[in-house]
Amino acid sequence: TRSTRPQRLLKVVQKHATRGDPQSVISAIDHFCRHSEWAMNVGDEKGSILDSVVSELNPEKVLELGTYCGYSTVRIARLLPPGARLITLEFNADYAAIARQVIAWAGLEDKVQLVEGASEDWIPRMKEHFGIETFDFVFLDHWKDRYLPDTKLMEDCGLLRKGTVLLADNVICPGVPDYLEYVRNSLSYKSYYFKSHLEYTKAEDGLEKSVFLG
Ligand SMILES: CCNc1ncnc2c1ncn2[C@@H]1O[C@H](/C=C/CNC(=O)c2cc(-c3ccc(F)cc3)cc(O)c2O)[C@@H](O)[C@H]1O
Ligand SMILES: [Mg+2]
Repeated sequence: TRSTRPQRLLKVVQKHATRGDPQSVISAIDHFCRHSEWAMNVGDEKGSILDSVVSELNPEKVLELGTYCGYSTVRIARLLPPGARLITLEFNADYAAIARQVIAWAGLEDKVQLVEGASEDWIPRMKEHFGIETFDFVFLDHWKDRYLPDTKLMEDCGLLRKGTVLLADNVICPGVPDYLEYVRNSLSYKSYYFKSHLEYTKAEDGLEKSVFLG
């Protein structure tokens, strides 16, 4: 039977990227998705904005919702200081298996904990299972109708502290209207829109950076 797109993406990484070189993994995926098969990675243009937000914040504890093939996991983890930890949640077993191999090829497995499971099941267990009190940075890139409920769940679980940064992908395309309305109108957030383009296309998209005010 025909391979899946994530399987073909992993093959491209293993063929064209250098083991232990995260930038070569990122470049291999971007080239494949721009010239061969589009895939829903945050991509190079929005990825540069993600890089600048992470570099400026220098977070110790990071949560990613929706690993997919691990492209943004690699982008974030490559910038983290020694001792920093990234927990990424992915509930599709096939995607999780691909992502583990992409993350390993980049040589970043020591900084990344990929948890195979649903965000709503694991967000409430961050304290007792991972010893995480609060996160410094959260990247939201999973099902778009889950950004808002999961943000409220993180608030209720006390996982956000004064200054925690939420960065949400796809706030224009496919769009997350309920989430945007919430973070832009809530007195608990200061929100900024970074205009960009949908990965590998000319369509408008953007990232929303929301700082939790406590
Ligand atoms: C149930 C909620 N909890 C979850 N917990 C853990 N993992 C989850 C969860 N939801 C979804 N996931 C995983 O996250 C990933 C889902 C991502 C959804 N993303 C999109 O739909 C998306 C879609 C587009 C897009 C844009 C324009 C188009 F024409 C077509 C597609 C672009 C993007 O950048 C996207 O991120 C998958 O790997 C899925 O298995
Ligand atoms: Mg996305």
